[in-house]
Amino acid sequence: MLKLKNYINGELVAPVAGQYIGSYNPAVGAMHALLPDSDEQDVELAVQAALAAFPAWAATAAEKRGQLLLRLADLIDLHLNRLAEAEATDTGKPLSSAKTMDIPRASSNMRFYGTAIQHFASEAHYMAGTAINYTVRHPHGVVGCISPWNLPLYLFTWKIAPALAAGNCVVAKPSEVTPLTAYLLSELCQEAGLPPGVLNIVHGYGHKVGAAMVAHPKVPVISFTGGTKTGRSIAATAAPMFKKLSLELGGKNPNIVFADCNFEEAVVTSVRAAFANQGQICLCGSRIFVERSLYEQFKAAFVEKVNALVVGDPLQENTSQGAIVSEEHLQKVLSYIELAKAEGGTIVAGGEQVQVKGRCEKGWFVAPTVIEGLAHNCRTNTEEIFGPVVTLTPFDTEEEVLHYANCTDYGLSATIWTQDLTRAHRVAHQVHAGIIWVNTWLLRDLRTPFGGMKNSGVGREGGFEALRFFTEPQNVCIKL
Ligand SMILES: NC(=O)C1=CN([C@@H]2O[C@H](COP(=O)(O)OP(=O)(O)OC[C@H]3O[C@@H](n4cnc5c(N)ncnc54)[C@H](O)[C@@H]3O)[C@@H](O)[C@H]2O)C=CC1
Ligand SMILES: O=C(O)/C=C/C=C(\O)C(=O)O
Repeated sequence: MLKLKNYINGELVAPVAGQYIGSYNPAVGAMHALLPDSDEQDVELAVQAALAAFPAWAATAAEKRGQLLLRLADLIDLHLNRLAEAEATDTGKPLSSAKTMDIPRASSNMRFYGTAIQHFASEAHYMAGTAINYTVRHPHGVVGCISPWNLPLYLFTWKIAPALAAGNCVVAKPSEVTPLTAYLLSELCQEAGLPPGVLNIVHGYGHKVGAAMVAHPKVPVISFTGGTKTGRSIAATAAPMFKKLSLELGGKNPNIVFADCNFEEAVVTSVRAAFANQGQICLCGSRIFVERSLYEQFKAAFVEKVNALVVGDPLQENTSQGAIVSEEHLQKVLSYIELAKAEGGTIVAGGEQVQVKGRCEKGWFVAPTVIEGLAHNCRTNTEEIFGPVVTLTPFDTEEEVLHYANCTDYGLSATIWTQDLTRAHRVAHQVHAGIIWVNTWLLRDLRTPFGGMKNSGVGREGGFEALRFFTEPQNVCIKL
């Protein structure tokens, strides 16, 4: 069985304690690899390697650092098939999604920040006749990047690329649930000639490796994507140490459909927004609010399309819905479907576990599920399920739907469907969310600020925001 290693100081090494964790293929419900069950000893080695590498990496010209990221982007593209197969095996997502979404985005992240760093300029402020200020942005030193299982290489690279481009050395921890592509990336880092210690990848549990990174006094910056509960515990450790934090957390995103929408586009994209990656994206539109005059027509078309989604073997071309990432997560998703029924909801599509025939008969699959008849403020409609479950709710007025949209503790993203531009602006500005899409969903421009309000996070990633996060500004004021 494949035995993964940590990547520390440029070498692939076994964990100090010699312990391993099983990694499962959720589509077949069986173990397919072992990953290091690392602990604080491995984190210490990684931090020491990163500290040693930092002075030379920080002194390396931005152009040279950028070139190394561009080389990594090329290598990711070159190994697209192998990486996509690994991602599909680890997550249970359709191979076609891994090939067209996850892995291409990973190379885009590298390419984007390999280039962006060349354009990241210092600010200067002139005080007429008195002084000139210029602001230098220094890398922090060693930064910690902790990423989740839903979009493994996509989100891992989304963090490490700006951190490295800005001149930091990185200790990174992929999710223990989906470690494979980060491991393969460490091999590509060796091939690309990344200097030893610049990037270190420590595999293992969050409560051991992640917690040790967050508590480490020589890691002053943490970038985290994952559940809100975990984000809260990271913040509790980091706050008294005055660490700089970027937290990208959960979402319970409203998808607001007005009667004047482009109907066909609204239906097709709402299905994608609800069920892409089996609903396991923090941006998924998991609460659909439809203007009452359109409600029945929308419901019929939506349910028809949902019933046509193919739940099946991730390796088959026609599969649109793969497996749920783990047995534990499957149970969580199923428990929310039961909760929805107990809260008075009616299942209008799906609503149960699916047994896929053949190779995947022991896999963890859930039918894409649509529920109606729930109160806007019940638990099903306010807690993050993070699975293929969506609710439908009618509304009568703009004021009412804004109340529904804003009634959760989350504030990550929202989509608004209307042909009325004035209404689109008006509603967009009143929804409490960091990312608003009008007549689209998950249309990403990597230059834009990405992140959430309220319990969806702290800070923003993307574009120059991430380069600002991963640098410490220092102002120099010169009297004229
Ligand atoms: N991107 C998102 O918004 C994600 C949201 N979630 C939500 O969170 C729920 C729980 O999923 P989990 O897999 O448990 O996510 P999680 O938040 O525990 O995992 C994310 C990452 O944090 C690490 N981690 C866990 N505990 C840590 C700690 N104490 N200190 C530092 N790092 C730690 C994990 O090992 C993983 O690398 C999901 O059901 C879903 O609702 C989960 C994954 C991604
Ligand atoms: O940057 C993106 O395009 C998507 C990010 C998605 C997440 O952060 C998530 O699902 O956790």
